[in-house]
Amino acid sequence: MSELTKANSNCIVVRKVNKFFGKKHILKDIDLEIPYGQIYGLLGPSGCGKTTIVKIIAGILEATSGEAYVLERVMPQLELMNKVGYMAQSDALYTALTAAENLRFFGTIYGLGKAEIKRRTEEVMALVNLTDDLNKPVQAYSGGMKRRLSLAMAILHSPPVLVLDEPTVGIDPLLRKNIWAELNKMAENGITILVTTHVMDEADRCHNLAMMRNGRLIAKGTSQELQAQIGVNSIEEAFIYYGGQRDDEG
Ligand SMILES: Nc1ncnc2c1ncn2[C@@H]1O[C@H](COP(=O)(O)OP(=O)(O)OP(=O)(O)O)[C@@H](O)[C@H]1O
Repeated sequence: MSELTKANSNCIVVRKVNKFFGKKHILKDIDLEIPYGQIYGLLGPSGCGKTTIVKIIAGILEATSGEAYVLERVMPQLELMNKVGYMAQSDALYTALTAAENLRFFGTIYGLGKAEIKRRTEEVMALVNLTDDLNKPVQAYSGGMKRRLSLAMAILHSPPVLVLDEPTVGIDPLLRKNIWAELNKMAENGITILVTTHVMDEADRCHNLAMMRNGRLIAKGTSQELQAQIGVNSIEEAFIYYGGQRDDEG
């Protein structure tokens, strides 16, 4: 069985992860299990630690204690860098280069051949609706266009795992819909997708969600389950409830 279709196992596992920045305790005993082929959403108020945990999962940051496993290997793992497509919250692009040059550069780093880079460049730029801007320098892109190019770069090498930190900020609703249709297609093909979002209709599109607050995971389940647990009728109300002021933690 391929690593993309392993039954009854998890693609991403986080065990008792804690993270300190100096004396600040940012992540507190995070446990997470994400099965293969799921779109898993991470929600929570600004500053609760979403970016920090996804960076640890993507192998960009190290946990202070605890472990993160991706594809059954402990992170960070140099060999897995090719297998995890990571889209950061701030765009990591060479602005003096064109989009095509950025994609060629990253494609080469990912080990793709010339023909493959060309084929995938056409596919991913069509997906994010940037085909006509392929040869424009990135410094002439708008914020939303840069976001879309960042997403194109994260999926260029068809990684089995995608970690997307607020991927659709600054992207208009129609394109957002197309991107989500593509993420769904990827998940159906066994790709595992972890996404942070503040957009409630996106949260509703995830197979499973985890709610974070103050560095802790305080609730997990489907959108319906999270709503039912507290007797509300929308994920927005659940977000406000779980992200709210209940002072029951340290
Ligand atoms: N390198 C760092 N050094 C010190 N503190 C940091 C560092 N990175 C993040 N933090 C702090 O950790 C906390 C969590 O930040 P993080 O970016 O993970 O939150 P977030 O939930 O992703 O927020 P947002 O939704 O606004 O992106 C914040 O208080 C932030 O200031």
